[in-house]
Amino acid sequence: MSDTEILAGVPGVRHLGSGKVRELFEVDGNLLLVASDRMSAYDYVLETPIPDKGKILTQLSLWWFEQLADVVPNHLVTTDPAMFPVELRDHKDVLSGRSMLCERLSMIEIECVARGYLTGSGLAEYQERGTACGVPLPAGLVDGSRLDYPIFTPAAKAAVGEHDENIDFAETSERVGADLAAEIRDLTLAIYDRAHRIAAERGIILADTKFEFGRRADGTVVLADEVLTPDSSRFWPADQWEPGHAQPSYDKQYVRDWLTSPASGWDRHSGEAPPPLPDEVIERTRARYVEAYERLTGEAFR
Ligand SMILES: Nc1ncnc(-c2cnn(Cc3cccc(F)c3)c2)c1Cl
Repeated sequence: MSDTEILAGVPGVRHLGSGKVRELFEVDGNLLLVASDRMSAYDYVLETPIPDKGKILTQLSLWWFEQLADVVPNHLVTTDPAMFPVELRDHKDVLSGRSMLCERLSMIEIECVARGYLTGSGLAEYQERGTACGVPLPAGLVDGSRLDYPIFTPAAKAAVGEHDENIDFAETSERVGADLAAEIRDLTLAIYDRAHRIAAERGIILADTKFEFGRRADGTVVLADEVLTPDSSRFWPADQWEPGHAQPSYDKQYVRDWLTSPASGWDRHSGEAPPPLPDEVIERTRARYVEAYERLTGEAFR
């Protein structure tokens, strides 16, 4: 039985939605975000789970919420199952460590992306037009180039499995209003600056990241969703940073290398789903998530 089936069968718990690797439930007016051990690569959700991935990434979000508490309020209510509504407490195995009870916000339907380095969809637009989300950039930049200053590159949310559509600041203002657009831009860049600095001190480059914000009834803008995890951000090992080609992903590189090697027998352009991962790739990938957690937080994962 999957987490969703277990939890959706609990009285008072309503399944609201699924992300690629996460589930969202409503519980007594709050929200429960449950991070699964699923991993996505090349736009596929792999059939082989990575043990503890959901717990590691949830614990990392919690740590970042603490580091950022003086920069922006967040939506966290609690992660302690003992504080969860009584009907959830005996699902500790499903919930322990990889669920957050959050206040229900009115979400701002903009993916707030900050980029300190040029890669991915930002690089693609740059190579075509010399801009990123309409922001003109200097000539001569390559894959992995560090930008003179971080930029806000908002996107309109896409349906699950689709790619978000990059929009410029004018379109963002059209959608949410000029004042709120300026507020989420400034918050996005302030959070990125702080997080980039913290990660760099620990030998990790935070190349880019995606935030989601919501608003309370009183209008306060609150940092929501997961934050600064390898699923919402690009983390690169600083000692391997070399502009001019795709940088190794801190967490996904073993999976990408195996899937694109002859050993997997898979052709990523075939339209077929990837094969299951061998145990050694699973374990090494789990170890990378643990290592990222321990390097960033300075705490042992347990
Ligand atoms: N605090 C909040 N208040 C209202 N809505 C949300 C909210 C809605 N959607 N998402 C993204 C998502 C979609 C699928 C599964 C997930 F776990 C998360 C987050 C939040 Cl975090």
